[in-house]
This record gives sequence, structure tokens and C-alpha cells, in this order.
Amino acid sequence: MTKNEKFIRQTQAAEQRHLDEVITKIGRAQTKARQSIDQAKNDTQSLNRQFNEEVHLSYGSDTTNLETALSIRQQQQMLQERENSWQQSARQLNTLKRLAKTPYFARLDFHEHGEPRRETIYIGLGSFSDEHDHFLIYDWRAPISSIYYDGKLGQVSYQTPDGEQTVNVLLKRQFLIKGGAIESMFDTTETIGDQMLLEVLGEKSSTQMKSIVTTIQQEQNKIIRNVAADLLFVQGAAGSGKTSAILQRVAFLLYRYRGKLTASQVIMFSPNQLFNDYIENVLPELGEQNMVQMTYAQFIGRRLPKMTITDPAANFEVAQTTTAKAISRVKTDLRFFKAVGIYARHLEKQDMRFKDLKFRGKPYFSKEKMAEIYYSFNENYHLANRMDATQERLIQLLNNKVEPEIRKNWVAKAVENLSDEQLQSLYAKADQEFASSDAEFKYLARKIVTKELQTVNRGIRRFRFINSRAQYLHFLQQVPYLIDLASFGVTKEDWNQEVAQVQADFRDKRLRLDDVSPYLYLFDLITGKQVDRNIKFVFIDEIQDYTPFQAAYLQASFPKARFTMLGDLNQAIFTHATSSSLLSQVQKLFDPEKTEVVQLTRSYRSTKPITEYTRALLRNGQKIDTFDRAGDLPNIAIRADEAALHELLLRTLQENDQRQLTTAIIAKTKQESQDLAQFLKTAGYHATLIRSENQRLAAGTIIVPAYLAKGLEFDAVVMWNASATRYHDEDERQLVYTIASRAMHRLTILAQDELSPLLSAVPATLYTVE
Ligand SMILES: Nc1ncnc2c1ncn2[C@@H]1O[C@H](COP(=O)(O)OP(=O)(O)OP(=O)(O)O)[C@@H](O)[C@H]1O
Repeated sequence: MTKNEKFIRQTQAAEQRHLDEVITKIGRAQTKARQSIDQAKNDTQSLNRQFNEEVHLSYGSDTTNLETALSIRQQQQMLQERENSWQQSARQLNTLKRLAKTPYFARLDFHEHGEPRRETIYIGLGSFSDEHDHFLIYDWRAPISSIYYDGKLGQVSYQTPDGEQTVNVLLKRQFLIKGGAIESMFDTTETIGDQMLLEVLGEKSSTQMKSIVTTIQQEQNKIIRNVAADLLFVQGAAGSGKTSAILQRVAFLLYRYRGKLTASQVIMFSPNQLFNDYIENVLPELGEQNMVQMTYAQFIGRRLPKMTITDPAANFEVAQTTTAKAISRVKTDLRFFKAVGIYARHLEKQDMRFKDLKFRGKPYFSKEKMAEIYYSFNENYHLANRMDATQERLIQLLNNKVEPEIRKNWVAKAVENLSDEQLQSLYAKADQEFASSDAEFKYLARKIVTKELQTVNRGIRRFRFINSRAQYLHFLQQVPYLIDLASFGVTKEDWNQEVAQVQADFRDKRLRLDDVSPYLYLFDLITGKQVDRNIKFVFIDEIQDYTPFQAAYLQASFPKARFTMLGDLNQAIFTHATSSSLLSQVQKLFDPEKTEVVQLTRSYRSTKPITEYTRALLRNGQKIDTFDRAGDLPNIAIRADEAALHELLLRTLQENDQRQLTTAIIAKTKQESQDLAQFLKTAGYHATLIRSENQRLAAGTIIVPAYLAKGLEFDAVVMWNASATRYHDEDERQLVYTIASRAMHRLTILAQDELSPLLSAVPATLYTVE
């Protein structure tokens, strides 16, 4: 044994002793936490008992009532405190349980300026201190832990809530600990050693995403710990860890603002439900609750339950015409967003569209009356105030109408026809007594009228008197005066036809996706409702699939929130044309001083050959650096007929299975995926077809249409039928890129007849052909 090896052995043995000690202390703390939970439980029970007895006793006399009330309040407070300490102990126990498995993953030695001694700290998933309040483990999110991710050895600064601090870092050590034993450890002079990263990345994929807390990279750490920006825009290559980084960021924010921020004030917009499933374990693993998760379609769909939202461009089932694409560009542009705002303000003066509020089949408040009220307020009343004032006035008028309504014939008839059962339900108590039958009649009539008028009341409160469809159509008609349509390549005629089409859609209770956000936004501006001031942080993943309009609408909907937007402009598969200008458009919505753009260029997901291949698919793409991990070159096979392709597919799947690689077969459309599933079933090969985003990801081979594969990753990917007939338009390049970049270890591309021109420009050295 060399001297060096001996030294390493001794160091590891010393670290193991330290680890054993910490584990023993964690064990003791667990026992203690369990005891205090039991204690709190017992206390609560006995308090409850005592409290019930006392309250029971005191109910006898009036004089003790106040006392009783006070005592109830006190008791409740005590119960609450017990409950809090119980919850706290339960939370602590949870952390301890997690720490008991892997107490920490890193050690840092540093010297703080002006301090006599060198300090050593250990970093883990949560913090832990012994009875003497001596910190044995620091939470990875604690300010000091930042230097583990951020710097090399020597002078390193980090942010604390009180400002910047600098320390001299002397040692950085990483551990892989399993079952209480140190499996391996490395000292590193770099940020996070590649050796550690290689071990982690070499692992197989699973149906659930994992946390990256032990190997967060420096540039990812910047995203995770940013607290200054109102808009944090992350452009990151496929597999650069954008999604991983934001989940860590949520955990960080919940820690940093503990007590002020709850998981319910953080909302994340993700590409689809499947993806939500995929990431759902990450935060709980880190000991935090999941934030609110939604897709944009859910966000807008819940507001329009009675309408069918259609998206002609979705899922690549139909091709769009050039005019349709141009019109779509108009409706998704920021200029269109501004136009809605300008139009809405114009409504303060004229052109509001109202609907009659009906009662018993007849107009109760006519639309003319409503317009008269709406425009009766002076010019200081802006949209939301004006609407509030109108509502208030309408409610007042409604209340004034109760008395006259009571005298109407229909009421007398209704009272006469009341069944016994109905009568009892209207009385305040069973067999209520009245001074005279006239009094009884008045009582019942008032009840009936108030009840019936409830519908009108509800109509007023829910803005049923606004003719939102007519309003939106009127706005569309005004668009040529608000926007230079020619600059989008749209003629006046095209536009008029478009307006007629929207009108026809409305008749069928349909609305196209491009119209939904402007439609809702206009309504929100008119009513001043719907914005959610409670949400503090909004995350938008895969921002490249949002239109500038949608991004702007989200910003308007969460006015108090700070935004983190992540995306890869190389992967814009739904919005292609606008994505390149997306960043510049979105930036206009935020204060430039408070905007930060971060680029993640290194791709961690795939092996070097796969990253190099996928990178070559792009033209004028964003920068991508590979991570040095070995693997096979992607393999391309072209066959003349489908049967031969099927055969190849089966063989590839069997090979992957043998190598224990989980495969995803990615096809362009749902139809193709279904056909493949049918074929594999007949061939006796088991695979799960992912038909919709509401399904769960299954273990084993899956077949998935491209648009559902967003954000996911698999050991092996088979790109099905990458032929010239299937992928030809230049704007499908990003789609092809997205498909190929889902592969971690192996990529196989199968094509019939002729390979898609989008793939054929890749240098031949980057793949093999068979
Ligand atoms: N610092 C890291 N340490 C370990 N693994 C990492 C790190 N960063 C990223 N990874 C891994 O790289 C893979 C890709 O990460 P992620 O899905 O977050 O990337 P992404 O940028 O969102 O990709 P895409 O845009 O293609 O969906 C994941 O398996 C993730 O665990």
C-alpha cells in the first residue's frame, strides 16, 4: 500500500466514525421526537376531555357565560399550541427519518475572516443539531451551503440575508453514503466534481424524476437561489437541468421564506399532466409539499366550462394554411395584447355590449337600461370601478323591486299552490304562527319573491348581463384600426373572414385556442375580477410553447408574483414561428432592471454522441455543450417497406431489454402510435401506449406521440418513421430535435423509403447506418 492510499484509508475511516456518531445522534433525536409527539397527543386528548367537562358544567347560569366563552377561547388556544408543537415534532421526525438514511453528502472546511479556527460543516437534505444546539448537519439551502455549489477552493463569497460574506474555503469533500456506510468519497478542488456527476448520470431512467441536490451545478445554483429578479428567464438546452433546477428552486424558496410563503402560493405551469406525474415526487423527497401544478389549458378551460376549446394546430393532425398561420401570429402577438387593453379603456366611453337580465322569461333589466347605468358615472370611474358601481346600482334596483313584485298576480297564485311540504320549508320554524292571514300571505309572498329573484341577483353578481361574445366580436372588428395587419401579412378581407368564423364558432359554442386568452383577458379587464394577488411565485416550464400573448396574460393574472420562465427555444414545437422573438417580447413586460436571463448550455441528459447528434439537427440553434459521457453513436436504419421496419423495431426493443434500457418509441401522431401498439400486441411484445396526458407513465417500454413526450426522458428512444413523408417542413425541425433529445443512453432512428431532409444534413461521422 502506498503512503497516499494509506492516508486515504485513514481519512475514510475517520469520516466513517464521524458518520456513525451522527447517525447515533439522529437515532436518539428520533426517539425524542416520537416521545414528544405522543406527549402532545396525550395532552391534547386530556385537554379536550377537561374542556368538555368544564364547558358542560358552566352552561347552567347566565353569569358564567362570558367566563365560558373566555375559557373556550383559552382552551382553544392551548389546543392549537399543542397541535403546533405536535406538528412541529412530526415535521422534525420526518426530516430525521430522511436524514437517518443519508445524513449528508458533502463536507466543507473553511476559514472565516477574523475567526481563530478553521470550521468544518456537513451538508445534507435538512438541518440537524444536537442537544447543545451544535449544528451537525446544515440544510443544503442554508446560505453557507451555497459555497459548496458555487465556488472552488480559496476565497468564495456567498449571499446571506444580511449581505455578502467571504470565506476562505480549504476543503470540499463529497460522499456517496448508502445504508449508513460511506461507499465512496472524493475531495475536489472544482465546483462539483465531474466524477460524482458521472456516477449519478450513469444511472438508469425511471418513471419519476429525481432530485439533483447533491450535484447541483454552479450555473443551476444561480437559478435556484435567485431572489432578486421579477423575471428570471432561463434558456437551456435540452437536458440541461431546467426542470430539475426549478424544482430545487421551489424547495429553496419555501425554505428561504419559511413562515411567509406556503406551497399553495407557488404555481407551476407545466406542459401536460403526464409531466406533472413525472415530477411529483421530487419536492416530497426534499421534505417539501408540492406547489400548485396546472397546464395552461386547465387554467383557461376552468373558466369556460360550457365551451369547447379547439386547437387546429395541435397534435399535428392537420396542416394549417399560410393565412391561418399569419392570423394566428396576429392573435398571439404582444401588440394584440396591448390592443385589447386600449379597446377596453375605450369602453369607458362607449360601445359596451350588454344582455337583458331576464326574470320569468321576460327582460327584467333591459340592456338599454344597463348601458344607461354604466355610462351614468363620471369619467373618474375606470373599468373595474365602473362595473362595481353598475353592479351595486343594479342590486339596489333589484331590492327596490321586491315590494312591487309581491303584489303581482303570479305571486298570489304561487302562494295558493304551495304544498304542505313547501310551506313548511318556507316557515322559519315548524307550524309558524301569524297575527293574521294577511300577515302570513305577505310573509310567504316575500319569501317566494326573494327566492325567485335570487337568479337575477346571481346574474348580476356573476356578470351575466355582459354580452362577452358580442363584445369580443366587436373588438375583433376594431382590430384593423388598432393594429397594422399588413405587417403580419394579413389583408382586411382575410381578417373579416376570420371574424365571421369566430362568430360561427360562438354559435356552436366553440372557441379556438388563439382566441381564448384574449377573450378572457378582455372580460377580466371589464370586470376587474379574476386576478389572483395571493400567488407569490409563478413558474412556467417549456415557455417556448407559450405565445407572447399567453405569457402576458399570465403576468396580468398574477400581478403580485415573481416569474421564473424556463424553456428551450430550440424545442418550440407548438408555436414555432414566434418563439425566436418570444424572449424579447416577454422581456418587454417586466422592468429591465429586475430581469435576469440565464443560459444553461451544458446538456446532462444524454451521452456525448447523442448530444452531438441532436445538436447537429439544429440550424442557428442556441448553444449546446456536451457532457463527457461515453455511449454508442445513434443508429439510423432505412427500409423500403413497413414490415422490414417492424422487424427492426422488434429487434431493437429486444436488444434494449437485454441491456436493461427502458425504451420509448416516439411517433409523430396519436394515430401512428396506436398502429404501432396494435402491431406490437400482435407480435406478442408488451408495451404501454400513452394515449392521453391523463394517463400514468408505466414502467417498461412505452409508445408515445411526440407532443406528449415533452420534458420526459428515457434510457433509449426509438424515433419511429423519421421519413421524408412524415417530417418535411422546416418548422418541424424543433419537433425532430425534441424527440431525439429525449434519449439518455441510446437513440435509434427508423425511416421508411427515404430519411427526412431535416435529418439528412447531419455529418455522417455522428451516426451509424444499418
Ligand atoms: N446537476 C445535475 N446533477 C445530476 N443530474 C442532473 C443535473 N442537472 C440535470 N441533471 C439530469 O439531467 C437530466 C435532464 O434534466 P431536466 O429534465 O431537468 O432538463 P431540462 O432542461 O428540463 O430538459 P428538456 O428541456 O429537454 O425537457 C435529468 O435526468 C436530470 O436528473
